[in-house]
Amino acid sequence: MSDWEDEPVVPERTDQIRKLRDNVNRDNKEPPSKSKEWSDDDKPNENRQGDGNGYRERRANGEGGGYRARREDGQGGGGGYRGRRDDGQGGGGGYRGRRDDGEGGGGGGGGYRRRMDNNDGDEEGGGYRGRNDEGGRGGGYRGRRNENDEYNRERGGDERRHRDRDGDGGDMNNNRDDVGEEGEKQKAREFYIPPEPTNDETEVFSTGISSGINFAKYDNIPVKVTGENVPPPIKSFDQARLRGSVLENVVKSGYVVPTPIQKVSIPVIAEGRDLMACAQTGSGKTAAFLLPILSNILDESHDLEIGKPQAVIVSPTRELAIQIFNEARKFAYSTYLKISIVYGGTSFKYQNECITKGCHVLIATPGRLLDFVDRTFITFNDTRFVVLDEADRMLDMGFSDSMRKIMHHQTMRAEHQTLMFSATFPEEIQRMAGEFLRNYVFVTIGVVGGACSDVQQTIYEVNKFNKRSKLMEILREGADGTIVFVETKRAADFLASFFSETEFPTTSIHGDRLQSQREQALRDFKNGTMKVLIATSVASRGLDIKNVKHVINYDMPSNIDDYVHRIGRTGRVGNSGRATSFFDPDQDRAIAGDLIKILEGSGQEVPDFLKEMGGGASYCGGSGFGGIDVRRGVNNANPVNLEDEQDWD
Ligand SMILES: Nc1ncnc2c1ncn2[C@@H]1O[C@H](COP(=O)(O)OP(=O)(O)OP(=O)(O)O)[C@@H](O)[C@H]1O
Repeated sequence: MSDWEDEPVVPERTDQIRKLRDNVNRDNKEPPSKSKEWSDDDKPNENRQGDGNGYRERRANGEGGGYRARREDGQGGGGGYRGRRDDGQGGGGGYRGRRDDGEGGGGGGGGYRRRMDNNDGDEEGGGYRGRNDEGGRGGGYRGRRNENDEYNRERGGDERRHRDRDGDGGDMNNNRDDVGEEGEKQKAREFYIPPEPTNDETEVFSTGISSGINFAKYDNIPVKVTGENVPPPIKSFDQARLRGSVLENVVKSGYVVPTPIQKVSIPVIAEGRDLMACAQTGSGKTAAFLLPILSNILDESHDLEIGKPQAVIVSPTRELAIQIFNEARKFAYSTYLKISIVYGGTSFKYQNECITKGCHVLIATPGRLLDFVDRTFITFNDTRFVVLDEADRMLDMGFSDSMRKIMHHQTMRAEHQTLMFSATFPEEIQRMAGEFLRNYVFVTIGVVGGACSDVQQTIYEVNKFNKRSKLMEILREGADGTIVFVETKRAADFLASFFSETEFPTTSIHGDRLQSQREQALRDFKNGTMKVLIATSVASRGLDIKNVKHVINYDMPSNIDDYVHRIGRTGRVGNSGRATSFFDPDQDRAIAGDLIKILEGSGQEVPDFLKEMGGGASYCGGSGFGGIDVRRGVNNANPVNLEDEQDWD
């Protein structure tokens, strides 16, 4: 159940927008109000209905913007701290009912609820859940609606809402109708067209983190490979048989030596094999699949047909999809390959225009992809590669039906390779591997589910009343490049607005922010305009941001996988990183055992208070997370020494 169930959300209407923009401009001219020492325990409802006090992010300009606490506009009677509607649009009031799914695409005011709705995950959560199994009216997705929407009318009205079952705000433009079946107000909407990606070579190649001093240690990571006739690993990119232009782009990216997952995966994919891979955070999985795919498409060029991508890469979250898109553009730089992306929270029409220019490689979030597929704008007739990235995360977010629908789609080309990447290998993923993959190679790099030892982990015992002052104390020692993870969107908004009033420029990312704001927040954090990023689990996986020096778990996550992924935002590709976690014995006792195992497994000190709590761990190293190949009759034995190719036979 979301913590935002009762949050007021208001229709977005142009006159309101105008009025509020005026207010935002006015707000910008005002000096920031003095910070108010709220306790962590402040009740959000009280705050929201407050008297206009509260916090305002300094750059409350609507874009990436800030937290508008002051509600002197008088609209909707809101006021005080307005966590979620931080876009400066629309007033308070309304009732959001059960639309706690982020931008989830459920039926109006009910029906749709994603499984992990309190975890924020990504608003795309739940994916295609047509089942009306959670007591909702309206079922999994709504039919066409909102044809008369003012927003659409302004644009000629041809962009009718169809539906949005992916939970990613995925209908035409994410401007869904505000009013649910009970007249409940829905969440914020926008007509979002993302900025054009750059073609400037320096910028294109500026993404990615330079490898750090511990990069060489990667070769000591235990690698296990199983399957029939596994192609031997490569030792260098020269052995990878990459197309000249792709190899050139690898060099321009500053890659000198492949990482272990790349050494193993590139030849496996190049040989036409299916792959199931589990590898630790920040170890270069993206290039591991992109390089052989792009090379292959260039090598065996097929005519490009509109709406028929030759490779489809599915990613659970929008930000991760954008990142993969940028990486693909980088490795395909100066080739004729067309790379496109479709993801929720943005204009469907705009994305459709992009893909009708043709795309060899399509990166997509599951729900939005299915939206295109169901409307037959995209088919898989020419699809030679399907990548399911972060497959376990997709599962957590309720995308298993979507994955199945994609993989078993009637248009799916019979001859295709499927590549699955997952940090963990739970039973359901094993089942899917058996279902989607054929005679696949199974690779694990490091301890499946284990933390990267390049991250120095510190655990403090802190109760909820002291967390904020402890955070302040830590930030005062150095705030640059800090991601602070919290469990709820409400907490993210609260902390972001609070710290925006301090000396630490702070922004936030979570599933209830508009897509434009999420992207702006990441841009601001990446370019250093904002030193601190407050995030929910939406940012826990896959994000590869330079200069993340410190990850702080203000709230411990409820499961250890999330912990590992969160701290994996730092200490990437051989760089050192630092993670600090606030452990509240009243809240976090259940995770103590798993945490101890993770700390021990990555060579970290276990604090005494945690040792005393101990016990009850479900985590048990590699096999506990399913780090073994479960297929019968498959050689399951030996770890592979990447330096010794003979072991591969
Ligand atoms: N061979 C290489 N040499 C140097 N840097 C590399 C190499 N391969 C990848 N990188 C860089 O390492 C960083 C992490 O890569 P990537 O995001 O693919 O990791 P990942 O395994 O997908 O991580 P996560 O599990 O967190 O999603 C990126 O910045 C990427 O540019």
